[in-house]
Amino acid sequence: KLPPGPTPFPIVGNILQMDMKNIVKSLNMLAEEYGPVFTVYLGMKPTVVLHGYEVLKEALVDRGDEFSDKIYTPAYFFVPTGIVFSNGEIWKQTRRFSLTVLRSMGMGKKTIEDRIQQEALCLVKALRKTNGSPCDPNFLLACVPCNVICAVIFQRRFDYNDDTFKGFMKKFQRNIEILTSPWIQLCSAYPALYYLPGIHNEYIKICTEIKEFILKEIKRHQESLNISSPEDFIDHFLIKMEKEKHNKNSEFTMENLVVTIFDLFGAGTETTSTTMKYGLLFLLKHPEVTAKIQEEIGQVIGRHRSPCMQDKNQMPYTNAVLHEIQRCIDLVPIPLPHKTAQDVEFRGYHIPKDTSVMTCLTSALNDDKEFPHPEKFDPGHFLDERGNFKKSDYFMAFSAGRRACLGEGLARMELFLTLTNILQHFTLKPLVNPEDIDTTPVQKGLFSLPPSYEICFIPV
Ligand code: HEM
Repeated sequence: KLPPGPTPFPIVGNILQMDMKNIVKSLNMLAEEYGPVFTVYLGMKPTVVLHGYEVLKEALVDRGDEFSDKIYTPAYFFVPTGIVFSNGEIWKQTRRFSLTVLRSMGMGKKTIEDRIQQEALCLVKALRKTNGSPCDPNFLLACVPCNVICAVIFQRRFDYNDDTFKGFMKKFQRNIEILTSPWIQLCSAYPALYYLPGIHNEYIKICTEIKEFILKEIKRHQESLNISSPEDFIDHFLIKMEKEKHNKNSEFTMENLVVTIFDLFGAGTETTSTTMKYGLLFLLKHPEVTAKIQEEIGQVIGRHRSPCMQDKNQMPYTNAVLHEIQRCIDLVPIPLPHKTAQDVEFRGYHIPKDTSVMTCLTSALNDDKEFPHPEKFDPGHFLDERGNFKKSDYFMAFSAGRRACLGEGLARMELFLTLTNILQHFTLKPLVNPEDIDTTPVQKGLFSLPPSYEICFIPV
């Protein structure tokens, strides 16, 4: 009674019928044939695919209890603690705790805003040093979200030339590349692939080094912990551990702390920096859009003070562009798979407990009922006829429901403040004609990656 889908072949299932470099395209085609709920076999295991805003909302929001568990594959280096891959009580408590700490530290509020402001100004300073000559913005843009998470977790920022910082960032970038590669997906279908010598050894080495770095920071915090005035995420967690030290079943363990930190870096750095990097590429291609943002910056902020979050309410066009960038780049077309927490009856089908579920967020972001001409970059998708910002429930770039992005508030602040700071200080100059810029992603699987490009930041 599983939902319908293409007939699987023995052992490989439907893998040969799918383009593993562009799973999204394959799933869109299957949705046309089988409707919004269908089954594909990755290897011998069935995966139920949810395609389209209505089914996504029904499953993730209205029936969140049934669809919000996450698949954990033994291919992951860490045991299923932390936030991203955990389920049940440990997920609930760690997620709630992390959100409370982030909010208490100012996610969506002034304190973190100051941190991001400071970081955006460091970026502007670093961009000035390029003297308007062509540069690949990848590294500098990645520094901002990485330092913001460092501030939240360690209460420190690193200089962009610091070798430890550069090494740490490189490791995380590679770790995300591996975690979103077809290899790790295939490991869940064929566990033996986990031991493919080259990639397996590299993955274990990277994770071990990141873990050592995190453990060193935790030790530093333990030595100087002041219980009455926690300064950062680690302090808050260590205090919680101390309070619960007599509780044998406490979820607040050293292991959980390491994995939670790993998760916050993993989920909170590449996502935001790739959005910025991809966003700038769209702005290079659409200079008329960039000019309108700069006009709005001129009217609302001017040149003599830094942008702040309060400005956003008076900048509907900039807000709409940020949403349109996120909609078009479709950064996480399909999040790491969910699974059913119990046997589920859904739209006339029976989906057994623990069945893998793919949530195609891309299908909501590209719905042509909500966004006419979804393939076009058009900030008008988020503006009403009077030029006011228009919210859309179809905007699922951060997913929806219980498992929705924990860092949405932080990411929105980073995107707004970084973009407005850049455009307040620089004109963006492409190296080729704007109409020749190709914005097609070089990878579109669990993560969409932009093509690499060079840009000139010309001081205004
Ligand atoms: C533009 C930036 C970002 C985008 C597009 C994004 C998107 C997402 C998406 C699509 C999910 C998966 C939801 C699901 O499985 O249904 C997610 C989960 C998550 N995100 Fe983000 N994210 C961004 C930035 C951040 C930041 C800055 C943080 C750090 C604080 C963060 C922390 C997390 C965590 C911890 C989860 C797992 C939540 C859970 O499983 O309960 N994200 N994000």
